[in-house]
Amino acid sequence: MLDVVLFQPEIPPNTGNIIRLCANTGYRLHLIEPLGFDIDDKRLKRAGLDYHEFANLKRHKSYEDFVKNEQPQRVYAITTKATNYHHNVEFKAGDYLLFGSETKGLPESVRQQIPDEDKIRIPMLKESRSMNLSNATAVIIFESWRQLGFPNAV
Ligand SMILES: C[S@@+](CC[C@H](N)C(=O)[O-])C[C@H]1O[C@@H](n2cnc3c(N)ncnc32)[C@H](O)[C@@H]1O
Repeated sequence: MLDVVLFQPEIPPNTGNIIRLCANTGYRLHLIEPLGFDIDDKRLKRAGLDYHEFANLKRHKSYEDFVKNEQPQRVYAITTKATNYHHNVEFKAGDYLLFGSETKGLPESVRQQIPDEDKIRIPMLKESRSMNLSNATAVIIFESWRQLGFPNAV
């Protein structure tokens, strides 16, 4: 399985949807603090989450703490500031998929730690600025899960 990492997410329903999606697919979820909401926020719970869906969720105080705690071999930065398309990447179990916050995206200080070939974008029409965070996460989760052959899916 792969790991999803949300950098300082701000909007509870987006994180709620992503918690559910990770529980649906067996992906683990990491939240990099500070969060723009309390983890007990009603708006997050409104995604219809069950207690067990929080089981695969870890929080980290900063991006540096995340790297120290997880020691990831490969982190893909999912960013509109990339030139490679997501479907040209060969995802592998153990990869980490890093997404930026809803208003600020991924800061330059984080992007510069990731090689350009590991920065990927989802195609959009020229005049588009960005997709919704939870939609972008769903696209990347399902492309990577498809490439692995949908392990454990029924
Ligand atoms: C609403 S977007 C952030 C917009 C922010 N103003 C920016 O310029 O990055 C939230 C996150 O969704 C992901 N995202 C949205 N659309 C994307 C796309 N077309 N390609 C890659 N990532 C995308 C990125 O991880 C982004 O940081």
